[in-house]
Amino acid sequence: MKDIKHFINGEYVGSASGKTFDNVNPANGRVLSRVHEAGREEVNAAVNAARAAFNGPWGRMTVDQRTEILHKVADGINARFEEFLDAECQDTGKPRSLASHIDIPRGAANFKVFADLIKNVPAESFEMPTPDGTGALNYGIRRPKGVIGVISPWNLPLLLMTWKVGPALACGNTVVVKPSEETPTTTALLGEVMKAAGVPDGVYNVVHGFGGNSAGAFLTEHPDVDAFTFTGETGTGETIMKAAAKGVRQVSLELGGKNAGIVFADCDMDKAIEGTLRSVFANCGQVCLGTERVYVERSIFDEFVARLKAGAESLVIGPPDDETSNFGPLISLKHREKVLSYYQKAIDEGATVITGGGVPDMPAELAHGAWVQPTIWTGLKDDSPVVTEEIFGPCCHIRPFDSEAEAVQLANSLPYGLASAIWTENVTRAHRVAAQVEAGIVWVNSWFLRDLRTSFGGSKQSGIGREGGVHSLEFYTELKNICIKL
Ligand SMILES: NC(=O)c1ccc[n+]([C@@H]2O[C@H](COP(=O)([O-])OP(=O)(O)OC[C@H]3O[C@@H](n4cnc5c(N)ncnc54)[C@H](O)[C@@H]3O)[C@@H](O)[C@H]2O)c1
Ligand SMILES: O=C/C=C/C=C(\O)C(=O)O
Repeated sequence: MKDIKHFINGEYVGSASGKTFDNVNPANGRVLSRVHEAGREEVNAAVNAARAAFNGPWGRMTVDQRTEILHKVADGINARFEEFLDAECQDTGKPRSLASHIDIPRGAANFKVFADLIKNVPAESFEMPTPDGTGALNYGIRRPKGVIGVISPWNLPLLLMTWKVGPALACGNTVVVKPSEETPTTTALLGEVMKAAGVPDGVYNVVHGFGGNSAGAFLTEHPDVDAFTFTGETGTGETIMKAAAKGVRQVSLELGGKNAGIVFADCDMDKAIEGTLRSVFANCGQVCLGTERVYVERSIFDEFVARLKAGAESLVIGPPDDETSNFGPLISLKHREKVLSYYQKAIDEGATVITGGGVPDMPAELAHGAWVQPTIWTGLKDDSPVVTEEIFGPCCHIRPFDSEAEAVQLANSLPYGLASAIWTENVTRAHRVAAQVEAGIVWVNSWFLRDLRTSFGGSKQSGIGREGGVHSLEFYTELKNICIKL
């Protein structure tokens, strides 16, 4: 049985306590590996290593030297693409077709994009008049923040971890990463790629474990971490924000959502169905940007429901090593219990189950996997927990609306504000509605189209801050203004 160890100061090390936990393949319930659980001792060693590297070789490198190494990291991921793909699919159960097009390519892209950005981002400067007439020149310079705590979730493990580590390192910081306990492998494997690319020891550190009273909490409580970037549930974000407040550390929070799709009668129905199908069911519905509420203009409601039902029922449920599979399991049996509790709640509240609502029959070798049926409901009240709470599974509720104003009011009716998808061929309406929807990211006639130079983040209880492009600089650097009297 392979052990997954911490990566601290350029070496793989076990936990002093000897404590480990199982890493399980959610497609079949089999144990893949034993993962070392970090105690305060390992977290402290990782933070100390990151501090030493920050004050040492990495902090002294030029931007060109750093970016050259980060490009080598990206090349290293691509050179070991199949290893990363196998690891990600075994940890998550997600289809290879998905991970090979999204998760792993973005792992490399997240280093390339920010390495290129940091070399080309301009600094600000202002000339100012002074009473004595000689004037003064102001200019801004950016400096890395220091040691960044990175805490990442299990749904897109490599993508979401590197979405933080890429810009953090490009800006000259060092990191201590705590990946999800559900998906440790690709984060651990990246340590080998970092070392081979010439990243100095201590720049990239990984500690494994859980959240509360484990590695996650030990990291956020560590006084020598300068800032935290977190992706995960809103409740966890609140907890991390409280811990970061001690010592006044900044946080970047990418949190939960209950995203709305808005489908107008003037949409291109083929596009709307294809896009909504992906946004509801991709990654077994475990995408924060996904759609769990669909609002459809009444005149096309029946046709839309029928076509989305047909699309859901055409999904091929199966394990990653079945190349025809495009619908995998949930991340764990524990998460499946949560999702199935909402499936039951929908039935208890009298929903019309258009399709799904339970657990599919799977062959014996997959019987212990976290499988659920893709599910669509109609007929629930707007205040049903199924319609207002994040389920994070392959399901959506569809509701008709009669006016644009009603659709916008419904979309904005929850305390979340992460993402939305609007389907209309009326350009004026598209701009008008997109501007009114309370979300950090709004797609029109598309979903999950990602330009990494754009801002990314949630409003309301879906997050704090924006990452992506130059927006990442605001979090991963300290901006200093220097005023020179002329
Ligand atoms: N906004 C986004 O970009 C985005 C992206 C992906 C997932 N998410 C959200 O993430 C959630 C699913 O991921 P998850 O189940 O891994 O989330 P989670 O909050 O349970 O865990 C996320 C990470 O936080 C750690 N953690 C948990 N409690 C902690 C604590 N007290 N202190 C420190 N660390 C702690 C976990 O170990 C894990 O590594 C969903 O709510 C989803 O919406 C948001
Ligand atoms: O599950 C949430 C997906 C987040 C995706 C990104 O952060 C991204 O595309 O950069």
